[in-house]
Order: sequence, then structure tokens, then C-alpha cells
Amino acid sequence: MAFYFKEPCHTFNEYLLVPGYSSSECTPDNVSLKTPLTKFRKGEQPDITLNIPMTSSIMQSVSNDTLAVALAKEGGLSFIYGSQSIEAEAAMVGRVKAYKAGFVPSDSNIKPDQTLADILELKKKTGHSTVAVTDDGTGTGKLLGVVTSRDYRISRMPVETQVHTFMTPIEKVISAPMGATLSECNDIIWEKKLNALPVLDQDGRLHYFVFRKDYSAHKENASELLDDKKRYMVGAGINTRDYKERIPALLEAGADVLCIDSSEGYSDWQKMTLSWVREQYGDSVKIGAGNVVDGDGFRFLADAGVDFVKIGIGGGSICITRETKGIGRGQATAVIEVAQARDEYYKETGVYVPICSDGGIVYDHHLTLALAMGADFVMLGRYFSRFDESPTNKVNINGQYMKEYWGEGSNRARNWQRYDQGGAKKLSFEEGVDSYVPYAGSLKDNVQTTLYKVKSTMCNCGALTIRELQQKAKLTLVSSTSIVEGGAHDVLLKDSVNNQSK
Ligand SMILES: NC(=O)C1=CN([C@@H]2O[C@H](COP(=O)(O)OP(=O)(O)OC[C@H]3O[C@@H](n4cnc5c(N)ncnc54)[C@H](O)[C@@H]3O)[C@@H](O)[C@H]2O)C=CC1
Ligand SMILES: O=c1[nH]c(=O)c2[nH+]cn([C@@H]3O[C@H](COP(=O)(O)O)[C@@H](O)[C@H]3O)c2[nH]1
Ligand SMILES: [K+]
Repeated sequence: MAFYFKEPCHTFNEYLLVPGYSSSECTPDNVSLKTPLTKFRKGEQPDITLNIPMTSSIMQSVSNDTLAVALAKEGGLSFIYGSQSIEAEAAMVGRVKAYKAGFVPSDSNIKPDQTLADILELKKKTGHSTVAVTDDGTGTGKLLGVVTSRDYRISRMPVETQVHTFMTPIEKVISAPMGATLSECNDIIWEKKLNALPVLDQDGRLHYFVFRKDYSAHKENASELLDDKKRYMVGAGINTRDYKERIPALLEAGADVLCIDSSEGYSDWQKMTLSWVREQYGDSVKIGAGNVVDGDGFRFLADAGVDFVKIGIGGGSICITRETKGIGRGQATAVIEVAQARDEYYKETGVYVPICSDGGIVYDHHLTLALAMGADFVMLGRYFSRFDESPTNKVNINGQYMKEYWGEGSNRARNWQRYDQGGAKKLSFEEGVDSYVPYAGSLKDNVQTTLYKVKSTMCNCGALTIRELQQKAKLTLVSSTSIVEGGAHDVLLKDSVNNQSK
């Protein structure tokens, strides 16, 4: 006979935290959100600790190098998406590791025999007014000159005018050599009253620009997630097929941690992949796996040598796995049960294997609930897809700005294999949708607001650390009528009244 779970499963929305005693020391400023990413033995420290409990989803529409840098600056970690060629993924990882705050690779570049019309076109495309003139028209070619809006007057010059006739030629361009520090570059910028300073190697090839306006934005952030060489940390998604080729390339590019990306982690494929990693690299390579939704799945992966376990099937905003395949479990119940299994495993073996709640975080307080239920950190897709730094297009729909967001199980995401080396796999049915999400501005502002809310709720529960929250939290299921009570009710919202009268 089939096994039946005794209780129905629940989602985050069905739970509330009941406040505990808060001492006067319990203020948001005193809260630490540091949390383990990788497994550790009792009494030891994990090799990787996150400064905030947030990671970004292994998805094309979420985690590229730009988002990874922005999130590492705040203390979290991105997992670069694996649904692209090995070379392309390794290149993204490489760009995060090579990133130097304040040193910007040039994205507006042109050849000297191109025209003013091309400059105007480029400016429209990139929105940037500093254009590098290089021998090959790329951002890494030999620098021949620079064009800014001070170099041309549209009203006085025919658009056919060639760039080399009006650019500031290299002889007159002030530059810095490779190896100059950000503060040295800023000194030159101030002394010579420049807006942009190109950084060149010995052969005169362009590597970066340093811009005057960026200076204040690049002051150090205390919670940045850095490796021992002060580079931003980054993770990378892998699959259970081409791992023998993909993993070496990702490690070579500098990936700090890997994660097997799949809807279902309780499988021989994942065990084989984990065993291969341990045989090849011992414990020096850090690797997470998933996804699971019960204690059995957790134990299977823990025994197979995983560094962390990811939880969640079908709860994501773009997921339709529960509808198409009928598998999954309410995310809150899944987290609670896996957390119990994690604690039992720790008691038995003395090894603490961190767990990640992946998908289904809709409101900021869901993050706090996930942590209170035992998650060590969370993974978010929709949340990050709304920001400037996500890789997708920002579009205007009926006067409102939106960003695109699509699932890894959607046709749109899986199409890459047709054009790449991933092997032509025909998609028999979709497990994800292609969607829009409301544009929400910069990652930094949003993450800081979210975490301030998390910290103040932790204070309500009398917890100054995530571990303390997990131990002290008092959680209650709510009835459907008390969910109604929790929203604004029995009042007419001014916004809706005003909109109706328009
Ligand atoms: N968290 C969630 O609820 C869900 C997530 N997704 C996302 O969609 C993407 C694709 O997920 P999946 O379809 O689960 O990918 P997957 O690659 O893990 O599995 C696809 C199929 O290939 C099989 N397979 C795996 N390794 C194999 C090997 N070495 N040889 C032969 N067969 C093998 C699996 O058993 C499965 O039937 C991922 O990014 C995943 O995160 C998709 C659905 C649900
Ligand atoms: O059923 C699915 N079909 C898909 O196409 C798909 N793509 C991503 N994911 C999973 O959803 C998580 C992101 O969820 P949120 O947008 O709710 O943060 C991600 O982190 C994944 O775990 C998918 N699940
Ligand atoms: K869903």
C-alpha cells in the first residue's frame, strides 16, 4: 500500500510568528545574518559563510555575472545558470572573479573610420556618452582615441563625418597603467578634472574605464562576500550529464561553489555526480544538490557527501511542475521536515549540512519564516529578476515598467540546447512559464529593505542570530479567516477609490 503523510502540507502564507521576549539589546543594528553555506563538523567553522542568507536562482533570467557582483556586494551569493554552453558559463564565472570595483570594461566602442551617425546610434543603444575608439572596435582593442559629447555638435556637423576627425586622439588622452589602484585612478581624475579615465596595458590596449561619478558608489561595503584574494565569491549551476567536462572548466574559471540544478535530487544521477566530485577533488570542491522535499531525500544526499541541500519542488512563481507532473509539496512543510532531518543527522554524525529553501518566497516575511522553520539560507528567482541587474529586458507595458522572467523548465530556457553543444533534446512538455514581473529598481535598495524587515522581525522573536531564531521561534498555523484579518480589511483603500474616480 502507498505511504500517506498524516498531515496536509502547508505554504509559508499559512504561518505566522508569535513574538517572544525581546531584551533592550535586541535592535536591528545588533542582528547578525551570517549563516553557513557549506557543511562543517561540530565545533568547527564552515569553509564558506554567507554574510546574508540570500542566494539567487540558477536561472537564465536571474543569475548572470552582473547580478552575481551586485549580490556579492551585499553579502549574498549567485549561482550562475548552467543552461548555457560550458564556455559561456565559465566566462561568466571568470568575469565575476576578475571584477574590480570601479573598473568598468568599456561597452561603447567604435573604429576610427566609422561615423558620427554610428556614435549617435551607439549612444542610443548603451545610454553611455563615453565612447572608446579602438583599432578593432572592441572594448579590448588598442586605444586610438576617445569621443564624448564635448567632441561633436550635431547641429554643425554632417552625420557622415568620420570619427578619427573629431575624436580626442590618444596623444591627448590621459590614461592610467594597468595595476593602478582605484584610489590612484581617482586622484588622477580629480587632479586633471576628468570624467573618465581609460586604463591601458603596455601595448596600449584598453582594459577598463574608471568614471568620476562612480567613486562614491565604490566605497567598501562591510558585508561584501569575498574570497581570500578579496575577489567576489560566486557559485555555478551544473547538471548530472556533462559534469565531467563542465566542473573542471568552472573551477578553472574560479567558481567558489557548485550546485546540481534539478527539480529532483533524490536520484542515482545526483549520487553519481557527487561521488565523482569526491573521487576527483576530495572535500576541496564545495557542491550542493537538490531539490528534495522530505527527510529521506535529505539523508540520501547527506550520505552521498553533499555540502548543502536545496529544498523545493513546484513552489516557485514560474513553476508548473505540480500541475504538469503532480509532484511536489507545500514549501513550509518541506522546509520543516528537512530541517528536522538535518538536526537528527547532526546529532548522529556531528556533521551539520546547511539547507536552502528554494522558491515560493512572495513577501519579505516569508524569508523570515523560512529561516525560523530551520532553513540556513534561501534561494530566490522572481525576487531578483525584478531588479536592474538581472539579465532580462525591461519593457513598458501599459505605462508600467516590467522585467521578463521565465522558468528553466520553459521552452524558452531549454531552447539553448538546440543552438549549443548541450545535445538536441526535444522538450516533450513544459514545466515552467514565461512571464513579466513588475520592475523594482536596484538590487541594493531592495535587499537592504528586505533585510531590515527580517532583522526587525527577528528582534520581535528575541533573536540576534539566525541560529537563535531557529531555536526561539514560535510558529502558528493560521485559519483562512485570520489570513483575511491580517490584510487591510473593512476600509476603502484611498488608492482604489482614487483610481475608480479617474
Ligand atoms: N524546483 C522545482 O520545482 C523545479 C525546477 N525546475 C528547473 O528546471 C530545470 C530542469 O530541471 P529537470 O528537468 O529536473 O532537469 P534534470 O536534468 O535534473 O532532469 C531531466 C531528466 O533527465 C534525467 N537525467 C538526469 N541525469 C541523467 C543522466 N546522466 N543520464 C540520463 N538521464 C538523466 C532525469 O532523471 C530527468 O528525467 C532546472 O533548472 C530545475 O531547477 C524544473 C521543474 C521544477
Ligand atoms: O517547476 C519549475 N519550473 C521551471 O521552469 C523552473 N525554473 C526554476 N524553477 C524553480 O523555481 C525557483 C524560483 O522560484 P521563485 O521565482 O518563486 O523565487 C528556482 O530557484 C527553481 O528551483 C522552476 N520550477
Ligand atoms: K508554482
